[in-house]
Amino acid sequence: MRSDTILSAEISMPLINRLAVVGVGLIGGSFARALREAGAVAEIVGIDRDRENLDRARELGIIDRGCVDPAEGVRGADFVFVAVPVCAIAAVVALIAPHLAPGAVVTDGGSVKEGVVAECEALLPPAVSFIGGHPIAGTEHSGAAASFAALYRGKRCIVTPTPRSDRAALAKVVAAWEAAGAVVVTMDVAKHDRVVAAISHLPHMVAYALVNAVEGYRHGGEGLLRYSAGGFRDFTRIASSDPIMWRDIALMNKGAVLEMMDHFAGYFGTLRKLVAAGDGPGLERFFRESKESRDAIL
Ligand SMILES: NC(=O)c1ccc[n+]([C@@H]2O[C@H](COP(=O)([O-])OP(=O)(O)OC[C@H]3O[C@@H](n4cnc5c(N)ncnc54)[C@H](O)[C@@H]3O)[C@@H](O)[C@H]2O)c1
Ligand SMILES: O=C(O)C(=O)C[C@]1(C(=O)O)C=C[C@@H](O)C=C1
Repeated sequence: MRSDTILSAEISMPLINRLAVVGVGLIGGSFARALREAGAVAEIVGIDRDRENLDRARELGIIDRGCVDPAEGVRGADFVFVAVPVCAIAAVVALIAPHLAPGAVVTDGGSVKEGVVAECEALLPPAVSFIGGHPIAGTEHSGAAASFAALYRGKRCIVTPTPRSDRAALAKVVAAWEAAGAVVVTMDVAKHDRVVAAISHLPHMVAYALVNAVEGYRHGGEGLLRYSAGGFRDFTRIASSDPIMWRDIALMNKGAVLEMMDHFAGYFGTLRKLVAAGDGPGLERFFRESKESRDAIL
């Protein structure tokens, strides 16, 4: 989205006086680093249930101070970024809701939006706004030490306003992501969940299943994975991602993920038939179509 029109009149610098980041991992830590680097924030408080991770975030200068208690950590914050696994987001928002300053803006970085946004909007008092967000950027690594300021640079961030969204809060969230270097697009929550089921959740399901399938295959002898080279490693990098994060995504986006898995199974079935039939022209057509589509996104 070109958000200049929303932003021009309403945003002054620093954009955020006190940023509270709940979950100072890859996504929360990178957001904090990027905003600090952009000069868009005066003070950053990190909140995380993992004390060692908080200490590391402090040592690395990602946060100014750390706190394990979310209620205490968000006091006085004008902007709260919740970056915990998706099934934990609403529980965090419920905990912090009574302690937020009037006018505070709460947003998240979760990979699923429809359920999260509906729950969080309902939990907050009228003087506090929730705006859902999701940066389409990441790595297979977790924790504060894995975060880096450039993670969002030039990457899309999907922001999902609803009819209940406050215009000024939306503008502030858009401005924060732009300060972090992201290209913001807005999308309806349900569309978001279907889009990411296709371009992110399905590939992770396939990668996790592929690694287990090859590891569990016994006809070529045990430990086949040690022979893997570029193809297998490139394809399955994302199967090294955090199991808790992906458990939660599969649970929260069940409908769209199942739809995509079934859709994929249809294509895999077609390919299987072509292999079984020894259909050379059919196989070539199948691979050519795929190569053309893949080449076009490079
Ligand atoms: N990793 C990615 O590539 C990626 C990309 C985009 C969005 N996301 C989303 O961002 C969110 C965070 O993912 P991440 O990769 O930064 O994970 P992460 O594991 O690197 O960081 C999450 C942090 O949250 C803390 N935490 C977990 N539950 C908590 C709770 N209830 N209260 C307080 N702290 C808690 C953990 O200790 C951890 O430090 C998830 O919702 C994920 O779906 C991840
Ligand atoms: O590059 C990676 O490691 C990622 O998996 C990042 C990735 C994805 O592209 O699927 C993973 C989950 C997100 O919600 C957004 C981005």
